[in-house]
Amino acid sequence: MLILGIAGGTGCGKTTVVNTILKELSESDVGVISQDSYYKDTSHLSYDERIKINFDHPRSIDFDLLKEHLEYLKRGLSIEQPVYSFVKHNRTGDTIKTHPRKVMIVEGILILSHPDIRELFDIKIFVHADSDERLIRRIKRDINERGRDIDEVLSRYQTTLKPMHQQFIEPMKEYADLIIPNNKYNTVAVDIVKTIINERLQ
Ligand SMILES: Nc1ncnc2c1ncn2[C@@H]1O[C@H](COP(=O)(O)OP(=O)(O)O)[C@@H](O)[C@H]1O
Ligand SMILES: O=c1ccn([C@@H]2O[C@H](COP(=O)(O)O)[C@@H](O)[C@H]2O)c(=O)[nH]1
Repeated sequence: MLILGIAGGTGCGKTTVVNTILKELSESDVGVISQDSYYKDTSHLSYDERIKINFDHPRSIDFDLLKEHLEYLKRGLSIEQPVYSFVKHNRTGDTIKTHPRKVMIVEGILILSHPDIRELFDIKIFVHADSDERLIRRIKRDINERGRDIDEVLSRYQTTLKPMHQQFIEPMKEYADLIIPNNKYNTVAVDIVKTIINERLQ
């Protein structure tokens, strides 16, 4: 099994890059694990308590479960990937059965920040977009898709997103084998990643 880790700040385009990679590949060959599925279960908290959580700090992620799941997949075993709701800020209680594939892609803002998880990746990729570009994308996406308003997005950006990005995400570039500049759609870089995957699939 080839495991690719794709990190980068919020709005840099990780999901878009992964979806573009997947387009011409067979679902039976390539699978995706999203770090978002591994936000800690916070069912014991009220909604008002949950919105105060710093979702950009590594402690918000259940890295133990993510590590266990990646190790299971490597051993050829299927996992139950939790489903996360950004609207409720919590796991939904549902899971998706994820089978091991020849290639597994793991994507998320903080996946390179955890040494044990980093160790499990054969190829580490960091997607870069400038912070103003990421903020613009985040505002549009969170309002259109995640039920937020402009004040909430901007206040979260100033209080947590920006400082956490500087502390835990940007420094992870150091560990990347490949950095994809993504201020504009980068078809060349995506094709290179596809070529690496296709070589493994032959
Ligand atoms: N290169 C790009 N140029 C312009 N918009 C982009 C680009 N990549 C992604 N987007 C848009 O930005 C938003 C955030 O992208 P997404 O892939 O969800 O980022 P991430 O998963 O890193 O948070 C989405 O609405 C997406 O369509
Ligand atoms: O309940 C939640 C959990 C996370 N977030 C925000 O999501 C982004 C990470 O997702 P990307 O798709 O990589 O942008 C992170 O910056 C958290 O702030 C949230 O809003 N609510």
